[in-house]
Amino acid sequence: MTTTESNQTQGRRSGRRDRAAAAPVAGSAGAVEVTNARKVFNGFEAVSDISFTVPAGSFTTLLGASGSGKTTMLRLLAGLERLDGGTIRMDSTVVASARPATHVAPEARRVGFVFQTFALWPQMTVFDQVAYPLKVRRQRERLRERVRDALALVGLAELADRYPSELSGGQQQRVSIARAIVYEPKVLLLDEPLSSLDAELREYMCYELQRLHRRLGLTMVYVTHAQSEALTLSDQVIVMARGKILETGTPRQVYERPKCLETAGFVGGSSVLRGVVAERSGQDGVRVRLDCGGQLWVSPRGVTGDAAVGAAVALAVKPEDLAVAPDGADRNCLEATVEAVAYVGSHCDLSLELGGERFRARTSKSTDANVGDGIRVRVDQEAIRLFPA
Ligand SMILES: Nc1ncnc2c1ncn2[C@@H]1O[C@H](COP(=O)(O)OP(=O)(O)OP(=O)(O)O)[C@@H](O)[C@H]1O
Repeated sequence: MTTTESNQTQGRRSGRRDRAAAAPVAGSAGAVEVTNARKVFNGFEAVSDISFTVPAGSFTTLLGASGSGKTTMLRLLAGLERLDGGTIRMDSTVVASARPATHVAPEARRVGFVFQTFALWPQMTVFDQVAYPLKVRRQRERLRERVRDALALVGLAELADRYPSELSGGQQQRVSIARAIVYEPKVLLLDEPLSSLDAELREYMCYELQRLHRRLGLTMVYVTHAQSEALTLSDQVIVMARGKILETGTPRQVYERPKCLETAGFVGGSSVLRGVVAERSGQDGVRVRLDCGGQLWVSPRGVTGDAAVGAAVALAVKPEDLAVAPDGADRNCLEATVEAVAYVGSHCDLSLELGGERFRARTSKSTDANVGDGIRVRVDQEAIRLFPA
């Protein structure tokens, strides 16, 4: 049974009566397999020999800084760009390949694409926008019903006669999602779909997308540079930089147990403290003498690489893994100077300095630290990640 069928069955079992559950828009979910994909623009490698798989029905996010190649990879999946190397398979069928040259046209790939800018036509009603892909594909039977179902799924059934200028940003984005799912794609591709919405609406739409994914059971590939969206939404996060994949894992893996320093910095917002391994103990882990002064113990499960005594290493420390040290605490404590304090309501963000190194700490909102104060912070030994320098 496919995920969608399973969702339908669950919908019937739970007695859901809404129309969308009775007649889901999406078809079955498709698995995607990318092997050694490469894309070159004027001699510049935007996507550089990358391979990954997206399990059918999963929510996978390509996460990376601007220019890391996320959009190019998504456009390759959609068929909007041609591969210069490698192969893309959807449900085991080759849809793109550099050699032998194969390029299945976008409209023949059963993929839906949601753009960052919504890309709605100002002179068309909501109904006509959503009907358009069906008309292009000459799928005219049950057209009204299918459009209504797609609009119901995104909560816009009542607004079918409106024009884009009569909709809020969030509603416009939902029209573009309805337009992308109406022709029953197997894979839905979303390119930074929330980035032009304000912060509050973005958070709300994040939950809407989660709900939609659960309901449709569709394979979704999502591009963003916002780690919070990637962590909230995904089954699988693919972290990209410079056209390559740094690592792939669940949100918890890439956030709590990153495999490299770059992921730790990008996904976890970690600060980096450099030093030298001073001692190794089977139970206690590794003691690192920091270049900036002080020392920290790292638990064995936080250690990547050999970490032999004398080796130069880099420690990644997430802001929330530092706390103001309780009285009497000694182990894993650092004496630092407060350089900046940002009160953000739920907590305080401190910027700290020690021996020329800067690092960040997220502390309780009741912290009364002031700029220039000396402060003792304790670093959670279990949370520190150690990498070869
Ligand atoms: N059509 C093009 N012609 C030339 N260079 C391009 C083209 N499209 C993308 N690039 C370059 O390829 C690199 C990757 O771009 P891409 O848009 O895939 O990155 P991204 O990670 O999606 O970035 P952003 O988050 O800013 O959208 C960038 O250096 C970009 O300038």
